[in-house]
Amino acid sequence: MKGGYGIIKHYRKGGRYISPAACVLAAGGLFLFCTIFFKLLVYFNQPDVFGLNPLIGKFSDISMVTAAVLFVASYPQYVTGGEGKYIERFVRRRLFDPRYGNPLGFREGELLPPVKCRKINRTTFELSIKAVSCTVENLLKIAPVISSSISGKYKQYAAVSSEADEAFNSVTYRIEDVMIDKSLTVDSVEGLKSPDKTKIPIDTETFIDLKTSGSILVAGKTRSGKTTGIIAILLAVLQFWRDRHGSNVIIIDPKQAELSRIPHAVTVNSNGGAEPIMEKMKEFEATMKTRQEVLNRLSEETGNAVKWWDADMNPSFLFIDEYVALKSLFPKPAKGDGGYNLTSFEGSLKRIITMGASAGCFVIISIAEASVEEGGLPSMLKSAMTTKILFKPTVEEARLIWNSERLKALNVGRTYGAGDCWFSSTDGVHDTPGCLHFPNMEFEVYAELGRLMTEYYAPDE
Ligand SMILES: Nc1ncnc2c1ncn2[C@@H]1O[C@H](COP(=O)(O)OP(=O)(O)OP(=O)(O)O)[C@@H](O)[C@H]1O
Repeated sequence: MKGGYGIIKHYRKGGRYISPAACVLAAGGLFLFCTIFFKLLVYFNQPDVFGLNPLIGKFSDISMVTAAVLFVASYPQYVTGGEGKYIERFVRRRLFDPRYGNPLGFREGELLPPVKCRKINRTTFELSIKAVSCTVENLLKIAPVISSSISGKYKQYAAVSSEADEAFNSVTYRIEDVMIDKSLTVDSVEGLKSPDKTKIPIDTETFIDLKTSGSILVAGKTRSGKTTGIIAILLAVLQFWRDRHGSNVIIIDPKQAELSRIPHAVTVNSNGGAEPIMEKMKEFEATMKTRQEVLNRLSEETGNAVKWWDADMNPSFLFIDEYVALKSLFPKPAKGDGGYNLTSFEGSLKRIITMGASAGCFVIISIAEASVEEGGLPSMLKSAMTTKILFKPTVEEARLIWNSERLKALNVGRTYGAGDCWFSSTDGVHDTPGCLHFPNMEFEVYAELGRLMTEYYAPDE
């Protein structure tokens, strides 16, 4: 309807956007009104002076049935369509109704893009908009507009990330309750225990999914909460206990700091050389190969690809603290060095990171500076690490870790405390970075880590 109220699929400058559901509901109301009108006519024309009562009676019945059909049709949109539909309506009105400024710059008569919103969990929705009559670039820019469009009972929700699909056909926004405190506070190590050995809890809504992700890169300035955050991960992993296939939890602390005092932690030798570390990495790699062989054999026997979590295996972790400092300890390759050199170290690490996840073997690398260039993390390793965490983030550091397109929706103005981070993982839910807080652990963290490490490696009785 040009210039009127009925714009549904096409943009009209002089019109107003009314959702299809509202149109159906309004039509239902109109038919209901007609039904009442016809019924009253019959009522007041009891003697049927004009002989029209049977005809009006028919109209009244048809109108009543139509009203009922329209009400039923609008019901799923308003009621069963649920919260996703509620958010869709706000977003459509903001983007499609000319009175709200036309942020996507539609021209007269242009087809309006489909908008779909689905609930992911208690505090998160995923909203996607097709790049119809607008570009992906423009859609990526309007995350703040989408945040401001959501009001009513979801006014505390905002678009925290936006990402274009591979084919550049649509943009998906992650809509989250940004006011709710999702952080996990635990007063004992058992609070970090996960019922599923493939899921490591981070907050009340988020976990690292080891089925879909691989090794973990942790970056952040000093005192940002890196070590505490990684310990929270290790405390969860240690409580899955050691499997019969040589799973490990190896802590490498090249700086001989607090972590090196944890039982079974590995550090440099008395000459400051990293030989013990190299040895431990080789051991970890050998176990990884043996585990993969077991899985291959099981797969051949069953005729199906057997995954580590189905093969009685628990996750195995190698944690390298202060990666850049460790790298600097290795000498360049030289004749007769027996493989103790930077090239072998990097080669071994690369193999574990790229091939380990399928055997349930994961690496956590911690770096104090996000630099991935000279002296930092080789970019190949950076792209192979599928879970990325930046504590107390700044945009400058984040750009070294993520594609800057992925950072557009993040609230860069916020101040972050220790334990706050930007987090991404290839789990289909956190593919674009979002903000979260690592567990608040109200117990002696290092003491508990030491106790669990001792128990983990205690010989079976
Ligand atoms: N998840 C958290 N919640 C609340 N406070 C935290 C959290 N993580 C760390 N902190 C606080 O921040 C301090 C620094 O944490 P942590 O030692 O883990 O940082 P770091 O980045 O590893 O620093 P460094 O590089 O100096 O070792 C801790 O002593 C603790 O008080």
